Amino acid sequence: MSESRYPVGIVGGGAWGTALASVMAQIHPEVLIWAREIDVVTAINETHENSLFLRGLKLASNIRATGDLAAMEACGALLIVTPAQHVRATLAALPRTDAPLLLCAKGIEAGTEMLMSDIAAEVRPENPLAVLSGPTFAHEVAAGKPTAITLATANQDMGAMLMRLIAAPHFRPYWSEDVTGAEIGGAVKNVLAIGCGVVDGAGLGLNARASLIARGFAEIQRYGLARGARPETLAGLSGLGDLVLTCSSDNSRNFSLGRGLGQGLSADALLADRNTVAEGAFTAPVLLKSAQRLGIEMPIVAAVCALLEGKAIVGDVTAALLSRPLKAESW
Ligand SMILES: NC(=O)c1ccc[n+]([C@@H]2O[C@H](COP(=O)([O-])OP(=O)(O)OC[C@H]3O[C@@H](n4cnc5c(N)ncnc54)[C@H](O)[C@@H]3O)[C@@H](O)[C@H]2O)c1
Ligand SMILES: O=P(O)(O)OC[C@H](O)CO
Repeated sequence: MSESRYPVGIVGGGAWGTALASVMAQIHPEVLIWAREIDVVTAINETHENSLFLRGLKLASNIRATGDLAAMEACGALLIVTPAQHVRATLAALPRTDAPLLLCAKGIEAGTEMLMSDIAAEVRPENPLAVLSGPTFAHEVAAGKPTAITLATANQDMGAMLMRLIAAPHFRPYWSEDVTGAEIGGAVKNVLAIGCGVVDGAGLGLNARASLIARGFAEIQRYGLARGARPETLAGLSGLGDLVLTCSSDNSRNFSLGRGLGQGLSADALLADRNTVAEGAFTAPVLLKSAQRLGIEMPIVAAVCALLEGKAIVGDVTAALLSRPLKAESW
């Protein structure tokens, strides 16, 4: 990694990019963040806040914001924190750099079924790649609450170097060489979190939620193994850990979208009403298509898709899930 003015740069000024900037500002002299919205750039530089995406947080004055992607050339490593469906275009627009790219979006690209690391390998073959994923609500990380996260990269030396670069007193990365596993856990749990929100919104009870988490985890395992993930990664922070977090709290945008669906509202209405991203809504259809192509059964994911598309109501999908053929409990 070359000597740079900013050891770490953040590409994406949403809630997660801002929270990560906040952690990095505790351990590095200066942090540069690129935001798409000029109002966000101005607010970070002038009033040290990002009230559009992370309200109530005073940001450190050593965080500088820019609206110019070319400025990210001055960063030694780049955390890529745009929503998954915009990662390709953002990576393509980055200036030429040899900086390692830490991919932080959780999703699968519509149309291509590609994971973020597949996209980055295609668009930025010259850059070392890593994935950062785990149970990390942005507002908690920004507030300094203890957090552990998976940093996945195939090369162990690169993993050790990147862990040293981002580890902070309350922010503890664990290295994994299983990039695919780390990405699949993070992408699929968003869809299952919508399902858990539906259970909550429709008042189906805590037994149903626990069953959805456990059988949803079986779907993560089936799909992950088919794509080459390791079972232990899927059972780790970036898989089971994040599944439990997002399936348990209305703080999750995916869970709260599901809760609205469970209350009988339409996905279109719910999504039109927010400026924040619920990645599961974009991942669900491409995930189902990918699973069908691979011959993997994902009935809970299929149920979430049907609800998102308005093709079924909660009572129908619940009855369909409960009346599937009886079978042994396994993956
Ligand atoms: N918020 C969290 O707690 C959290 C934690 C871990 C991972 N993530 C992941 O981080 C990613 C970013 O989520 P977030 O919570 O920071 O977003 P957010 O919902 O807070 O904000 C939306 C973001 O989308 C960006 N955006 C909208 N249109 C865009 C475009 N055309 N090109 C590039 N960017 C565009 C906006 O500028 C903004 O940064 C997601 O994949 C999410 O799953 C979020
Ligand atoms: O608010 P959500 O549902 O996007 O979840 C945020 C993070 O992914 C939690 O780890």
